[in-house]
Amino acid sequence: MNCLLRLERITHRFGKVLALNDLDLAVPEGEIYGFLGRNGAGKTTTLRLLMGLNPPDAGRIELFGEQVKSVPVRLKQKIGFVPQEPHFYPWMTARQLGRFVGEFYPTWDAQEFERLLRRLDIPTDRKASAMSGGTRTKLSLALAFASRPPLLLLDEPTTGLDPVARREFNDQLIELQREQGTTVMFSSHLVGEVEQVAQRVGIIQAGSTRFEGTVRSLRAQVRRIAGLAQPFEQPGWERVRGDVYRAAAAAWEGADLPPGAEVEELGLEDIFLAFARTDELRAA
Ligand SMILES: Nc1ncnc2c1ncn2[C@@H]1O[C@H](COP(=O)(O)OP(=O)(O)OP(=O)(O)O)[C@@H](O)[C@H]1O
Repeated sequence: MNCLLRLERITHRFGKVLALNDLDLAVPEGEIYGFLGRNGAGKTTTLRLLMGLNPPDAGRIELFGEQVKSVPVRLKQKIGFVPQEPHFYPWMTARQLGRFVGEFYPTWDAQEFERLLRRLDIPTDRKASAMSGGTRTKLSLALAFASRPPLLLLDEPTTGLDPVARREFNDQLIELQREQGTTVMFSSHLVGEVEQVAQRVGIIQAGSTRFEGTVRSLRAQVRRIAGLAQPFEQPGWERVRGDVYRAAAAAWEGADLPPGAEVEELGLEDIFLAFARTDELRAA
């Protein structure tokens, strides 16, 4: 697996808050990587680190095959970013914003930007202040893809969009990613959308990676006990019935299945809940 980005044992503190705690992740080239975590798990801190805004306290960053302590400007120019809430100069139109942003990127493709505006149905001469939230988010995507970045980071880009606009945005992201062959890291706390867009997921919890792999391999590893032929009392398997999440998490921990157990696959949402529940139990 050829990875465009690798983080190893990254630690980042804000004063006493340990935001990233030995975080490891690897993003394969040319794929969409879903970066999934609850509020406060450390997603934004990780993405800001990749934008060169939060240099890590410890750990190793490998980006585009280079090992760096923090991300220098020449590498930042190869990274596109779509934030949670785009901030544009409100008096600028989409076209003016294109000219403005284009100045920062040596690889800016003005023709591609015009094509993206048409493709995403963004009015070229309307001021940003008069655009809907959905249009502003699409404009952010057009601005990011117009510099043809090899790596695109999106930080919970669909927050605030209704389900139709969210689906439309994600479909357009998938199409553009395929056209340009971009490597994408897409952060979200919405399991359904990560399942829709990503081939590979990283689940981050309290600043550490809890799981990383394909959606398929995650499903194969974490299962729910649907039925049991006989009672089963062993560590990690207390209350198999009536407490699905503890059972699912026990399956994840690699425990052998009890004799006669019937298993069923879980959706990504249940797996995510299972991880959250197990970690709460461990912390209690
Ligand atoms: N500037 C800061 N000062 C102090 N603590 C911070 C700062 N930024 C983030 N944190 C803390 O670091 C941890 C990780 O926050 P982060 O914003 O990276 O999480 P997140 O996964 O992006 O959450 P969300 O989904 O809510 O955006 C949290 O405990 C947060 O309170």
